[in-house]
Amino acid sequence: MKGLFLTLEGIDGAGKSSHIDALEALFKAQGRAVTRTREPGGTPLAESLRTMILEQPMDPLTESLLVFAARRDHVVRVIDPALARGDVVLCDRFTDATFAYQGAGRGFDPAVLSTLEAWVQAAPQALLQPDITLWFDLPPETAAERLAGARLPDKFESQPVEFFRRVAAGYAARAAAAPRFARIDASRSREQVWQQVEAVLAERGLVAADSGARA
Ligand SMILES: Nc1ncnc2c1ncn2[C@@H]1O[C@H](COP(=O)(O)OP(=O)(O)O)[C@@H](O)[C@H]1O
Ligand SMILES: Cc1cn([C@H]2C[C@H](O)[C@@H](COP(=O)(O)OP(=O)(O)O)O2)c(=O)[nH]c1=O
Repeated sequence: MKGLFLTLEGIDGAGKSSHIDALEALFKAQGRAVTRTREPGGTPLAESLRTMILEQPMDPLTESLLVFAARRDHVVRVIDPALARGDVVLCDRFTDATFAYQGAGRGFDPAVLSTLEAWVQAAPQALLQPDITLWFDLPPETAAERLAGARLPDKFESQPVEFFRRVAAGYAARAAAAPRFARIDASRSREQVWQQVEAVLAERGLVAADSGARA
């Protein structure tokens, strides 16, 4: 069976992580093997880099290089082998986050990011890209309200709302350019958000329409 590469994207607090368990259950109920992972991270080396990226201040080029170094290790050791086995790879963030956070958020040159993307995601036929990207779209003010008190903010989560406006605009621009993006209105209730996720997967023929899993 052909592997399926699914990524979840959105600003911090958009509600991505709240639906990963249900996504895993949904695909498993269809008889699929699931590899669940995240970025930055997903391998011991990449998780070490994640700690540095999320805890230490650094200039945007350093940050971009570390994010892509982590991604390279992750692609080679986890994502490529899982897709070759035919797994569904559920990945909490991937390169769209780099264009949104380092590019749009921090103002780093997207042309350099595209070059790094080409090196890191080089594949025999074409660039490795997600088959579908669930984009949890939520106004930054609402995300900030949801996050207030929910968890200790990391380096990015403690950025002002203007930063997340730029990140959100970065995601919107990426989504407009790539049909693999499926926009989810993340301002709705958890149940309504999950219904949109299920509907989009069914519309794209990635799960049976009557799969029945619930968040
Ligand atoms: N649809 C929703 N409505 C209200 N609150 C939500 C909703 N989805 C998630 N939350 C809450 O918002 C916060 C951020 O959700 P989370 O899934 O951790 O976001 P992300 O992984 O995108 O950063 C959590 O406290 C979570 O319980
Ligand atoms: C993948 C990636 C994440 N990030 C940022 C976005 C998030 O603020 C942070 C970690 O993402 P995330 O795992 O969503 O955080 P949490 O576990 O706290 O929900 O890393 C980048 O800046 N660039 C990237 O390429």
